[in-house]
Amino acid sequence: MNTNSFLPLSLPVYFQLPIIHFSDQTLKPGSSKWDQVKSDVRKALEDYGSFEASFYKVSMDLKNSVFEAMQELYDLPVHDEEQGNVSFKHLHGYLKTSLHEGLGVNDANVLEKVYEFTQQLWPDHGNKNISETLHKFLKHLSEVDVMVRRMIMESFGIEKYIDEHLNSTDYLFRMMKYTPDADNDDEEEPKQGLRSHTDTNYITILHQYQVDGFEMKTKDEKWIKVKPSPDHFLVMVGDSLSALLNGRLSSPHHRVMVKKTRYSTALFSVPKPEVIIVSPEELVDEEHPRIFKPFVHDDYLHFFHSEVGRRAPLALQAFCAI
Ligand SMILES: O=C(O)CCC(=O)C(=O)O
Ligand SMILES: [Fe+2]
Repeated sequence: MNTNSFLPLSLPVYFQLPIIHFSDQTLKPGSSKWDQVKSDVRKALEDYGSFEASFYKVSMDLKNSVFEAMQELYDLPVHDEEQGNVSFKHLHGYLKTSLHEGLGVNDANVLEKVYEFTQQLWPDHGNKNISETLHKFLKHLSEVDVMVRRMIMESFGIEKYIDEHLNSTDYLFRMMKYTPDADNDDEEEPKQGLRSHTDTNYITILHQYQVDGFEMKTKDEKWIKVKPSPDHFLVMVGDSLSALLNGRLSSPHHRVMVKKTRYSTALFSVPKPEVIIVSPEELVDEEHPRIFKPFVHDDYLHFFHSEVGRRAPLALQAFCAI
Protein backbone atom coordinates (compact mmCIF):
# COMPACT_ATOMS: atom_id res chain seq x y z
CA MET A 1 0.00 0.00 0.00
CA ASN A 2 1.27 3.45 -0.84
CA THR A 3 0.91 5.40 2.42
CA ASN A 4 1.91 8.59 0.60
CA SER A 5 -1.51 8.75 -0.94
CA PHE A 6 -2.83 9.66 2.52
CA LEU A 7 -0.60 12.71 2.81
CA PRO A 8 -2.30 16.02 2.09
CA LEU A 9 -0.14 16.81 -0.92
CA SER A 10 -1.41 20.27 -1.68
CA LEU A 11 -1.69 22.00 1.68
CA PRO A 12 -1.64 25.72 1.03
CA VAL A 13 1.68 27.42 1.70
CA TYR A 14 2.37 31.09 2.40
CA PHE A 15 3.26 32.94 -0.74
CA GLN A 16 4.41 36.52 -1.21
CA LEU A 17 2.50 38.19 -4.05
CA PRO A 18 4.31 41.04 -5.83
CA ILE A 19 4.30 44.26 -3.77
CA ILE A 20 3.64 47.48 -5.68
CA HIS A 21 4.04 50.94 -4.17
CA PHE A 22 1.52 53.64 -4.99
CA SER A 23 3.12 56.04 -2.60
CA ASP A 24 5.40 58.07 -4.84
CA GLN A 25 4.14 61.67 -5.02
CA THR A 26 5.25 61.79 -8.67
CA LEU A 27 2.95 58.91 -9.59
CA LYS A 28 0.86 60.84 -12.11
CA PRO A 29 -0.38 59.65 -15.53
CA GLY A 30 2.27 60.33 -18.16
CA SER A 31 5.25 60.33 -15.75
CA SER A 32 8.04 57.77 -16.05
CA LYS A 33 7.20 56.51 -12.56
CA TRP A 34 3.62 55.92 -13.72
CA ASP A 35 4.78 53.86 -16.72
CA GLN A 36 7.04 51.77 -14.53
CA VAL A 37 4.30 51.04 -11.97
CA LYS A 38 1.85 50.38 -14.82
CA SER A 39 4.06 47.66 -16.25
CA ASP A 40 4.50 46.12 -12.77
CA VAL A 41 0.71 46.14 -12.30
CA ARG A 42 0.13 44.45 -15.64
CA LYS A 43 2.77 41.79 -15.03
CA ALA A 44 1.44 40.96 -11.54
CA LEU A 45 -2.15 40.79 -12.77
CA GLU A 46 -1.19 38.59 -15.72
CA ASP A 47 0.72 36.25 -13.43
CA TYR A 48 -1.60 36.14 -10.40
CA GLY A 49 -4.68 38.30 -11.04
CA SER A 50 -3.56 40.02 -7.85
CA PHE A 51 -0.84 41.97 -6.04
CA GLU A 52 -0.23 43.72 -2.75
CA ALA A 53 -0.39 47.51 -2.80
CA SER A 54 1.01 50.04 -0.38
CA PHE A 55 -0.46 53.53 -0.34
CA TYR A 56 0.88 56.29 1.90
CA LYS A 57 -2.42 58.11 2.31
CA VAL A 58 -3.90 55.29 4.39
CA SER A 59 -2.08 55.76 7.68
CA MET A 60 -1.75 53.13 10.38
CA ASP A 61 -3.99 55.28 12.61
CA LEU A 62 -6.72 55.27 9.99
CA LYS A 63 -6.49 51.49 9.55
CA ASN A 64 -6.69 51.05 13.32
CA SER A 65 -9.71 53.35 13.52
CA VAL A 66 -11.49 51.32 10.84
CA PHE A 67 -10.69 48.14 12.73
CA GLU A 68 -12.08 49.57 15.96
CA ALA A 69 -15.17 50.85 14.13
CA MET A 70 -15.78 47.35 12.80
CA GLN A 71 -15.59 45.84 16.27
CA GLU A 72 -18.02 48.47 17.53
CA LEU A 73 -20.41 47.79 14.64
CA TYR A 74 -20.39 44.07 15.27
CA ASP A 75 -21.00 44.60 18.99
CA LEU A 76 -24.33 46.26 18.18
CA PRO A 77 -27.39 44.07 18.64
CA VAL A 78 -29.15 45.19 15.46
CA HIS A 79 -27.60 44.14 12.26
CA ASP A 80 -30.04 41.49 11.21
CA GLU A 81 -31.64 40.99 7.85
CA GLU A 82 -34.92 42.61 8.90
CA GLN A 83 -34.02 45.83 10.57
CA GLY A 84 -30.40 46.85 10.34
CA ASN A 85 -28.31 46.94 7.21
CA VAL A 86 -30.94 45.85 4.67
CA SER A 87 -30.35 45.48 0.96
CA PHE A 88 -32.32 43.66 -1.68
CA LYS A 89 -29.27 43.08 -3.82
CA HIS A 90 -27.28 39.99 -2.92
CA LEU A 91 -24.19 40.81 -0.86
CA HIS A 92 -25.02 44.52 -0.71
CA GLY A 93 -26.40 44.48 2.86
CA TYR A 94 -26.00 42.40 6.01
CA LEU A 95 -25.40 38.75 5.34
CA LYS A 96 -24.68 35.82 7.62
CA THR A 97 -23.57 32.30 6.84
CA SER A 98 -22.31 29.83 9.43
CA LEU A 99 -18.87 31.32 10.23
CA HIS A 100 -19.09 34.54 8.26
CA GLU A 101 -20.96 37.82 8.61
CA GLY A 102 -20.73 40.87 6.37
CA LEU A 103 -22.03 44.43 6.55
CA GLY A 104 -22.30 46.42 3.31
CA VAL A 105 -22.14 50.14 2.55
CA ASN A 106 -23.46 51.01 -0.92
CA ASP A 107 -22.09 54.04 -2.80
CA ALA A 108 -19.46 54.09 -0.12
CA ASN A 109 -17.53 56.96 -1.71
CA VAL A 110 -20.43 59.34 -0.96
CA LEU A 111 -20.36 60.64 2.63
CA GLU A 112 -24.18 60.95 2.84
CA LYS A 113 -24.48 57.26 1.99
CA VAL A 114 -22.08 56.33 4.78
CA TYR A 115 -24.17 58.45 7.16
CA GLU A 116 -27.24 56.55 5.94
CA PHE A 117 -25.46 53.30 6.74
CA THR A 118 -24.64 54.27 10.32
CA GLN A 119 -28.18 55.64 10.67
CA GLN A 120 -29.46 52.13 9.92
CA LEU A 121 -27.45 50.83 12.84
CA TRP A 122 -27.86 53.76 15.26
CA PRO A 123 -31.38 54.85 14.29
CA ASP A 124 -31.41 57.81 16.73
CA HIS A 125 -28.60 59.89 15.29
CA GLY A 126 -26.26 57.69 13.24
CA ASN A 127 -22.57 57.80 14.14
CA LYS A 128 -20.69 60.79 12.78
CA ASN A 129 -17.30 59.63 13.92
CA ILE A 130 -17.50 56.17 12.39
CA SER A 131 -19.09 57.54 9.20
CA GLU A 132 -16.24 59.96 8.70
CA THR A 133 -13.58 57.35 9.48
CA LEU A 134 -15.03 54.89 6.98
CA HIS A 135 -15.51 57.55 4.35
CA LYS A 136 -11.91 58.77 4.63
CA PHE A 137 -10.59 55.23 4.34
CA LEU A 138 -12.78 54.50 1.31
CA LYS A 139 -11.93 57.75 -0.43
CA HIS A 140 -8.24 56.84 -0.30
CA LEU A 141 -8.80 53.26 -1.40
CA SER A 142 -10.95 54.38 -4.31
CA GLU A 143 -7.97 56.47 -5.47
CA VAL A 144 -5.96 53.24 -5.69
CA ASP A 145 -8.81 51.56 -7.56
CA VAL A 146 -8.93 54.40 -10.10
CA MET A 147 -5.15 54.38 -10.59
CA VAL A 148 -5.10 50.63 -11.13
CA ARG A 149 -8.00 50.67 -13.60
CA ARG A 150 -6.48 53.62 -15.48
CA MET A 151 -3.15 51.78 -15.74
CA ILE A 152 -4.81 48.59 -16.95
CA MET A 153 -6.79 50.38 -19.64
CA GLU A 154 -3.74 52.28 -20.86
CA SER A 155 -1.69 49.13 -20.82
CA PHE A 156 -4.18 47.25 -23.01
CA GLY A 157 -4.48 50.18 -25.46
CA ILE A 158 -8.07 51.08 -24.60
CA GLU A 159 -7.34 54.42 -22.96
CA LYS A 160 -9.90 56.21 -25.10
CA TYR A 161 -12.61 54.52 -23.00
CA ILE A 162 -11.08 55.44 -19.63
CA ASP A 163 -13.43 58.27 -18.67
CA GLU A 164 -16.52 56.37 -19.75
CA HIS A 165 -15.27 53.33 -17.87
CA LEU A 166 -14.37 55.18 -14.67
CA ASN A 167 -17.79 56.84 -14.66
CA SER A 168 -19.51 53.49 -15.05
CA THR A 169 -18.85 52.24 -11.51
CA ASP A 170 -20.32 52.33 -8.03
CA TYR A 171 -18.43 51.40 -4.90
CA LEU A 172 -19.51 48.77 -2.43
CA PHE A 173 -17.64 48.51 0.86
CA ARG A 174 -17.98 45.37 2.96
CA MET A 175 -16.80 44.66 6.48
CA MET A 176 -16.50 41.00 7.29
CA LYS A 177 -16.31 39.14 10.57
CA TYR A 178 -15.45 35.44 10.76
CA THR A 179 -16.16 33.59 14.00
CA PRO A 180 -14.90 30.04 14.57
CA ASP A 181 -17.22 27.38 16.00
CA ALA A 182 -17.55 27.65 19.76
CA ASP A 183 -16.03 24.19 20.22
CA ASN A 184 -13.05 24.93 17.96
CA ASP A 185 -9.83 24.15 19.77
CA ASP A 186 -6.29 25.09 18.90
CA GLU A 187 -5.41 21.72 17.45
CA GLU A 188 -8.23 21.72 14.96
CA GLU A 189 -7.77 22.37 11.26
CA PRO A 190 -9.22 25.67 10.05
CA LYS A 191 -12.74 25.51 8.65
CA GLN A 192 -13.96 27.13 5.47
CA GLY A 193 -15.53 30.50 6.31
CA LEU A 194 -16.11 31.66 2.76
CA ARG A 195 -16.38 29.23 -0.14
CA SER A 196 -14.03 29.37 -3.11
CA HIS A 197 -15.25 32.04 -5.53
CA THR A 198 -14.17 34.74 -7.92
CA ASP A 199 -15.37 38.30 -7.35
CA THR A 200 -17.97 39.45 -9.86
CA ASN A 201 -17.00 43.15 -9.94
CA TYR A 202 -14.09 45.05 -11.58
CA ILE A 203 -11.44 45.45 -8.86
CA THR A 204 -11.42 44.39 -5.20
CA ILE A 205 -9.16 46.00 -2.61
CA LEU A 206 -8.98 43.83 0.47
CA HIS A 207 -7.43 44.27 3.91
CA GLN A 208 -6.94 41.38 6.33
CA TYR A 209 -5.98 43.18 9.55
CA GLN A 210 -4.15 40.90 12.01
CA VAL A 211 -5.54 37.43 11.41
CA ASP A 212 -4.77 35.38 8.33
CA GLY A 213 -7.16 33.06 6.50
CA PHE A 214 -7.24 34.42 2.96
CA GLU A 215 -6.26 31.80 0.38
CA MET A 216 -6.00 32.15 -3.36
CA LYS A 217 -5.69 29.69 -6.24
CA THR A 218 -2.77 30.22 -8.60
CA LYS A 219 -2.91 29.63 -12.36
CA ASP A 220 -1.44 26.17 -11.83
CA GLU A 221 -4.34 25.37 -9.47
CA LYS A 222 -2.39 25.49 -6.22
CA TRP A 223 -3.85 27.14 -3.13
CA ILE A 224 -1.61 29.72 -1.52
CA LYS A 225 -2.04 31.58 1.76
CA VAL A 226 -1.60 35.34 1.79
CA LYS A 227 -0.18 36.68 5.06
CA PRO A 228 -1.90 39.75 6.46
CA SER A 229 0.33 42.78 6.25
CA PRO A 230 -0.36 45.98 8.18
CA ASP A 231 1.11 48.01 5.32
CA HIS A 232 -0.46 46.38 2.29
CA PHE A 233 -3.82 45.97 0.60
CA LEU A 234 -4.57 43.04 -1.61
CA VAL A 235 -5.73 44.13 -5.07
CA MET A 236 -7.61 41.55 -7.12
CA VAL A 237 -9.16 41.30 -10.59
CA GLY A 238 -12.89 40.52 -10.69
CA ASP A 239 -14.95 38.84 -13.41
CA SER A 240 -16.33 42.09 -14.87
CA LEU A 241 -12.82 43.36 -15.54
CA SER A 242 -11.84 40.04 -17.05
CA ALA A 243 -14.89 40.28 -19.36
CA LEU A 244 -14.13 43.89 -20.29
CA LEU A 245 -10.61 42.82 -21.28
CA ASN A 246 -11.85 39.85 -23.32
CA GLY A 247 -10.13 37.49 -20.89
CA ARG A 248 -6.67 39.13 -21.08
CA LEU A 249 -6.65 39.07 -17.25
CA SER A 250 -8.29 36.38 -15.14
CA SER A 251 -10.03 36.73 -11.80
CA PRO A 252 -8.44 34.45 -9.19
CA HIS A 253 -10.47 32.03 -7.10
CA HIS A 254 -10.12 32.71 -3.41
CA ARG A 255 -11.64 31.57 -0.12
CA VAL A 256 -11.32 32.21 3.60
CA MET A 257 -10.31 29.57 6.16
CA VAL A 258 -11.21 30.30 9.78
CA LYS A 259 -9.47 29.31 12.97
CA LYS A 260 -9.70 32.51 15.00
CA THR A 261 -12.04 35.48 15.03
CA ARG A 262 -11.05 37.51 12.03
CA TYR A 263 -12.07 40.87 10.58
CA SER A 264 -11.47 42.01 7.01
CA THR A 265 -12.62 44.82 4.75
CA ALA A 266 -13.11 44.94 1.00
CA LEU A 267 -13.81 47.79 -1.38
CA PHE A 268 -15.40 46.57 -4.62
CA SER A 269 -15.68 48.72 -7.75
CA VAL A 270 -18.93 47.45 -9.23
CA PRO A 271 -20.41 48.16 -12.69
CA LYS A 272 -23.45 50.47 -12.39
CA PRO A 273 -26.73 48.60 -12.99
CA GLU A 274 -27.37 50.07 -16.44
CA VAL A 275 -23.84 49.47 -17.78
CA ILE A 276 -23.38 46.82 -20.45
CA ILE A 277 -20.09 45.05 -19.93
CA VAL A 278 -18.61 44.32 -23.32
CA SER A 279 -15.04 44.15 -24.49
CA PRO A 280 -14.12 46.93 -26.96
CA GLU A 281 -13.29 46.00 -30.58
CA GLU A 282 -9.62 46.85 -29.95
CA LEU A 283 -9.32 43.69 -27.84
CA VAL A 284 -11.02 41.37 -30.31
CA ASP A 285 -9.18 39.89 -33.30
CA GLU A 286 -8.48 36.55 -34.96
CA GLU A 287 -6.07 35.55 -32.26
CA HIS A 288 -8.46 36.74 -29.53
CA PRO A 289 -12.06 35.94 -30.53
CA ARG A 290 -14.77 37.40 -28.31
CA ILE A 291 -15.13 35.12 -25.29
CA PHE A 292 -17.96 36.68 -23.31
CA LYS A 293 -21.42 37.85 -24.28
CA PRO A 294 -22.33 41.45 -23.40
CA PHE A 295 -24.08 41.50 -20.02
CA VAL A 296 -25.20 43.68 -17.13
CA HIS A 297 -23.70 43.03 -13.72
CA ASP A 298 -27.02 42.42 -11.92
CA ASP A 299 -27.91 39.57 -14.31
CA TYR A 300 -24.54 37.99 -13.72
CA LEU A 301 -24.84 38.43 -9.95
CA HIS A 302 -28.22 36.72 -10.06
CA PHE A 303 -26.75 33.76 -11.97
CA PHE A 304 -23.65 33.71 -9.74
CA HIS A 305 -25.76 33.12 -6.62
CA SER A 306 -28.09 30.60 -8.25
CA GLU A 307 -27.65 26.87 -7.69
CA VAL A 308 -26.13 26.43 -11.18
CA GLY A 309 -23.82 29.43 -10.76
CA ARG A 310 -22.59 28.24 -7.39
CA ARG A 311 -21.74 24.83 -8.78
CA ALA A 312 -19.97 26.09 -11.93
CA PRO A 313 -16.18 25.87 -11.68
CA LEU A 314 -15.94 29.05 -13.81
CA ALA A 315 -19.07 31.09 -13.18
CA LEU A 316 -18.54 33.75 -15.84
CA GLN A 317 -17.90 31.20 -18.58
CA ALA A 318 -20.98 29.23 -17.50
CA PHE A 319 -23.09 32.41 -17.47
CA CYS A 320 -21.93 33.40 -20.94
CA ALA A 321 -22.67 29.93 -22.31
CA ILE A 322 -26.43 30.28 -21.66
O1 LIG B 1 -12.58 38.29 4.00
C1 LIG B 1 -11.76 38.07 3.11
O2 LIG B 1 -10.55 38.04 3.33
C2 LIG B 1 -12.22 37.81 1.70
C3 LIG B 1 -13.61 38.29 1.42
C4 LIG B 1 -14.04 38.01 0.02
O3 LIG B 1 -13.43 37.30 -0.72
C5 LIG B 1 -15.27 38.64 -0.49
O4 LIG B 1 -16.00 39.27 0.31
O5 LIG B 1 -15.54 38.51 -1.70
FE1 LIG C 1 -14.11 37.57 -2.74
